Amino acid sequence: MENIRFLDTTLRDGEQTPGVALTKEDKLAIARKLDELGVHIIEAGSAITSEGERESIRAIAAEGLSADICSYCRIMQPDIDYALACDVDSIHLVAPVSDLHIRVKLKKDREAVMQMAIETTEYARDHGLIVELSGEDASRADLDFLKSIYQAGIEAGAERLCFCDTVGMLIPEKTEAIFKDLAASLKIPVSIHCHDDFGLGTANTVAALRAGAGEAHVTINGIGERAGNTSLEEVVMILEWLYKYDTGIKTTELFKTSRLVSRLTGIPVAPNKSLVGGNAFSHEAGIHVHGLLADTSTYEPIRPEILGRERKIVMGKHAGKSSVSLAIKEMGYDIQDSHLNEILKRVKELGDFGKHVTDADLQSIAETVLNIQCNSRVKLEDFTVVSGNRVTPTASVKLKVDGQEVVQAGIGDGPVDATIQCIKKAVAGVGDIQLEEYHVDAITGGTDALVEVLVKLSKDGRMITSRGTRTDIIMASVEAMLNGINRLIQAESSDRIKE
Ligand SMILES: CC(=O)SCCNC(=O)CCNC(=O)[C@H](O)C(C)(C)COP(=O)(O)OP(=O)(O)OC[C@H]1O[C@@H](n2cnc3c(N)ncnc32)[C@H](O)[C@@H]1OP(=O)(O)O
Ligand SMILES: CC(=O)C(=O)O
Repeated sequence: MENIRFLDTTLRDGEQTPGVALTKEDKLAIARKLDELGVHIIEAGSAITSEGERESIRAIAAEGLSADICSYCRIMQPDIDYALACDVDSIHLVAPVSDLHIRVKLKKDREAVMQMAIETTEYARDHGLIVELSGEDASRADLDFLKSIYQAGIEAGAERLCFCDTVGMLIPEKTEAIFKDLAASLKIPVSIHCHDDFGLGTANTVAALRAGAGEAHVTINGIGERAGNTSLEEVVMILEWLYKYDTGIKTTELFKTSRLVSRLTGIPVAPNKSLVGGNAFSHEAGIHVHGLLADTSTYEPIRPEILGRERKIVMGKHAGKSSVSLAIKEMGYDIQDSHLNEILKRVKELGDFGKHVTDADLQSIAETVLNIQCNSRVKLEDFTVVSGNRVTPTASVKLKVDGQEVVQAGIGDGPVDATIQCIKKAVAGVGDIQLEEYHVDAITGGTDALVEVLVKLSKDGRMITSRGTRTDIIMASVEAMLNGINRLIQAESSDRIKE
């Protein structure tokens, strides 16, 4: 493997994920981050799609990024004219190559497609564009026809070629054989563009790169049409760590990029997604935490910092003494073995009831067992929320903070958001408390279900999770927030006392 390049298509194929539509500002933010990561080519969109899409592509092309900015085009002159109007560096010029696509979709024959591919390649080259000529549905195409279209493309001026496994039908062995054949037959290396319909996108991409592909088409978090595309983070980390190949990608920015794309597209990352999933560096099992304390490589293939992440130890029914003792010590308490056994027993009891064990739960258990008093500095007096289809959700909250009454009102994206904004404003005097995560679960079915709200709050680098459980989602949110805020400020005071 040498000189591997990455074409990131988060902004084109990734945006084709059903339900995703990015604004110009969203696309610019993602493009800047991809450039910071060090991807070589950013496929910024399909210029033919709409005026808004063209404005976004134009804005990205005008950013002066190091990456080559590319637009998807069909083998049609209007698509190329629109790409030219966006001032892109290159086009991903896509010719359907399987007989299925040629006959059923285009209602043409191989000769016509060959002619269209040649003419549009020449047209784009004559207008100063770099052309990546791509075979759509190449994995179901006749390989000889595919090679002849690539050859004609090279003669017409294409500088890059691409093989699309459009509906994810490749397997690694077949990929390897095809790419060895292409490498032996063509003067320039072919790129690989895979879809994940059978979960083989990454495996096929890596197989192609090892067999001579020069460029991988990828997306952040593997988003894309249907089951998605090959994910950038997986290919990069596999090449770096399992094949010892230096990709040049800034891996410490991968996690932040993943979260940025998830937030802007509204597509959550599965907790168990490799490398960037919420649980990829979280540990609950006592045997694992015990091992990690001796050497993190016992239960982690790489250090989380390599991806710009942190390790998380989670409490629950699988916890052991090592993890409980670590968490309690981090909370600033000194404990003896007898206390530790009792705390662990209570943690497991909570777990057996099917409960998440939050930091606040653990702290409260520890305080009970160690017989420590916890005084809530922030107490709820009352709150009011107004919401409906014709009003802006508005909330007012009255709290007692260190015995002083504080009243705040505010608006939000919904009643819960409005209430949380008020609480944050009301406690601003005790410090800058950030809401990092908010999850809600209905514990029982029905509209009168018990609702569990889990929040993750941070203050000055310290993070805490807490829970509120009520039948009313707003009350559960208020409870989780106030519980967490009190625990955070109490943990800070314990630190001060220790110092
Ligand atoms: C595998 C992939 O990811 S391909 C990329 C998919 N991306 C997109 O579809 C981008 C967004 N698409 C759009 O905005 C619209 O579909 C447009 C503007 C491209 C076309 O819109 P319309 O003119 O209304 O056509 P429509 O969407 O109904 O059909 C697609 C047309 O493109 C043709 N076509 C499809 N792929 C190609 C191709 N690679 N080269 C040439 N023509 C193509 C189809 O045969 C069809 O032609 P027809 O209208 O003459 O039958
Ligand atoms: C072009 C493209 O995105 C595909 O064939 O999957």
